[in-house]
Amino acid sequence: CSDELFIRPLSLVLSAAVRKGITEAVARAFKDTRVKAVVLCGENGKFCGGADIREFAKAMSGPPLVPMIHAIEAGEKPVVAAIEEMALGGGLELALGCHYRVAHAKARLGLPEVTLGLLPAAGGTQRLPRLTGIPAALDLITTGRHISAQEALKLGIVDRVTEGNAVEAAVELALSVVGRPLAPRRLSNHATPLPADLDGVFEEVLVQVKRRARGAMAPVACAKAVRAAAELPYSRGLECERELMNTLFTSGQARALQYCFFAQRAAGKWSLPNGARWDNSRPRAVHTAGVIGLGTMGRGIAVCLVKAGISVVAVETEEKQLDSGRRAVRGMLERDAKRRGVTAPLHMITFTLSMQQLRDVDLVIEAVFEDMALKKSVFAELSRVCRPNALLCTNTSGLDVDELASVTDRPPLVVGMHFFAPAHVMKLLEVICGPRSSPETVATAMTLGKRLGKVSVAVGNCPGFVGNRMLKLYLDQAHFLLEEGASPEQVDQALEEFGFALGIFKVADLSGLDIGWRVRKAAGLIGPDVDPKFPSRHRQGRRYCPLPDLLCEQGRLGQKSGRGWYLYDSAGGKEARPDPAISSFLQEYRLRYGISARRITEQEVVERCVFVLANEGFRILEDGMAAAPEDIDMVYVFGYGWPRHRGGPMFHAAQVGLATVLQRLEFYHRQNPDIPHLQPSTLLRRLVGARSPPMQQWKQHIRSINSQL
Ligand SMILES: CCCCCCCCCCCCC/C=C/C(=O)SCCNC(=O)CCNC(=O)[C@H](O)C(C)(C)COP(=O)(O)OP(=O)(O)OC[C@H]1O[C@@H](n2cnc3c(N)ncnc32)[C@H](O)[C@@H]1OP(=O)(O)O
Repeated sequence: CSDELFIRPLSLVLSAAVRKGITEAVARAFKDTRVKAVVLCGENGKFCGGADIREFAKAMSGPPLVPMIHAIEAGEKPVVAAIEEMALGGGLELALGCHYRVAHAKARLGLPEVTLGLLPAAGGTQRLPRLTGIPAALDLITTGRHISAQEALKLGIVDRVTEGNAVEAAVELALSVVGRPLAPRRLSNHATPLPADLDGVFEEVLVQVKRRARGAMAPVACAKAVRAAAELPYSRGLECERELMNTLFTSGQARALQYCFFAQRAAGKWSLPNGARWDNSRPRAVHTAGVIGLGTMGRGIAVCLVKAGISVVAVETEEKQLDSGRRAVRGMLERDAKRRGVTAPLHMITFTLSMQQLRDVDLVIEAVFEDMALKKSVFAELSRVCRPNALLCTNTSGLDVDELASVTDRPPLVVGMHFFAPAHVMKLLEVICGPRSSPETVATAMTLGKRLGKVSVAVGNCPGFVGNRMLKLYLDQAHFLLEEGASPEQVDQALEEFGFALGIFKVADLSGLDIGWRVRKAAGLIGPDVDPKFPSRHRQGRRYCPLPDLLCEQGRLGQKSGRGWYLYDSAGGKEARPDPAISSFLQEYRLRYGISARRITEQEVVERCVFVLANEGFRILEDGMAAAPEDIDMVYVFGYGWPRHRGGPMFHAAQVGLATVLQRLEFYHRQNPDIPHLQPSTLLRRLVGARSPPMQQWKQHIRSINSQL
């Protein structure tokens, strides 16, 4: 056309073909004397989701991104980016290479490369600080957070925000700037505005990034690259950016984080043995939901539902609990609304003592105390009260969902929805598919989870499901290590060095030691036949560690009682301090049982705790309780504080090498023949026998696929 040329990338991401298309079209436009300005926009109303992550695993082909962006910036005709929906990663870097940027009001912008173990290596770490200054650039690049168009406008990242058509607004802007000098619009020409206390700003950021993701390389590299923008001319800064990227690009951490990106999306694509799948099963619409029980879990679940726009009827049995639940839920909704500058949607939730109020809801989530008899009575009552087609969901952390379904008049409409505390914060939702849960029920629970902002993973109905079934064994190893000579702080430190946000004993104190105590009692591991003075270290045919029970008997229940594996300033205190009393308690215990303490290395702590998780993961795959190793990994990453840059227990086992994992488990099992879970699983042995095939092929080595999903 006569005055402007539209260049349309072909897809969401900057694949080799898209880069080729842009490079050639820009060159043509710059040469064509009829063209006065260029507008760059995306297809289907989406500007760009960044580089094609799948290409990172292959040999690079097509025109590279960096020279492509430089050519645009160096051009003698104004180029305007029309940002609709998103400009992320390489997409925002491309926009920063343009001379002007117009964004739609609903667009999101960001440099999320750090979440993939990388940095914005198409000049982003050098152009952004020159535009926004150091603190804002550090924030965006080291966190990878997405920002709104309005925030981008405030920071100067975009020149204009429109509620209307962004492409039309960009064309208008492009035509209005024809003939104006372009040099001031080239960000690589700008000097970086420096804060007064440059060193202080970087020191603070390094402390923050190390706290947020212990042991992660990318956030530190991001900060270093931004520092180069503060201290070096653009071209040398770019070299620094490239060197840092080279180190990250080939690191195991980048591979793990990119694996997580795809595994998270793969988890949503569930399938059942009867052929029902995510793409052939229609979820029910959910407009109203009931929540039964307003303890910690019920409160968080109610908040999630309301925030997702679902009307809630919250039920408690007694006035006192109802009142405190009402106050807590309202408080959470009000604080959230205040933070977001909106009105709290308090009108969307009603509180009642009457189950009858649930008669019209589309779905109920029961969140009462973890007790089968109690849950059964609730489900039987729900059967009587609710509409015949209402879904009945249980928030259980390990009970048999099918047993609960059996007391209802509608087993196909019963499903487990296992939330993690605090339920309005934690991202994981295990959806437990009972043998009789219908495809429509599973689809509704999975879709509802997504609507609540959760990563929903479909799992089978076995004790503890996936997450807690594995957790139990991880915790067992930690307890055994205490018996053998370790201290709680030594175990925690090793696990935190590995990357866990919190060590297992700190987590146990936080959750409350009485939770496990109750579970062990219910499992018949603790009872009147246990000698209180000399409790047995062998129960139900295997090694058993009575240490946590002994602590509970002393009233050491964790943070809430001010004492657990650690000491706290007061009941409810947060600061964990090593307790000399625990050290003496462990010494006495070992003496009583004739255990001579030995030196335990960090390597042993990590290997025993982490390999036992993967070993059980293999058993879960063999039992058909999870569809794929990716699902198990996402349960651990999103529900159990597993360090994302290590991909998940199954990915980690593959990275370490399955043969090594097998050999180390054999070694520890030889040392501890009474711990059956250290015995390598059949699937692990078979995979090693098949020369450790890639994860996608693991399922082919399960002798008979016995999916319970
Ligand atoms: C020694 C070697 C040295 C090498 C040195 C190398 C130098 C190289 C220089 C190159 C510099 C590159 C710098 C730039 C890097 C990047 O840009 S990295 C990517 C940054 N972008 C992102 O992280 C965005 C990721 N995507 C998203 O956040 C979301 O997908 C979305 C874009 C916001 C869309 O969300 P939604 O609508 O909810 O859809 P999804 O379900 O999430 O996605 C739909 C499908 O698209 C796939 N996909 C999305 N983004 C990408 C991507 N960037 N690459 C590949 N594929 C992507 C996603 O997987 C979905 O597909 P399925 O999984 O098949 O469903």
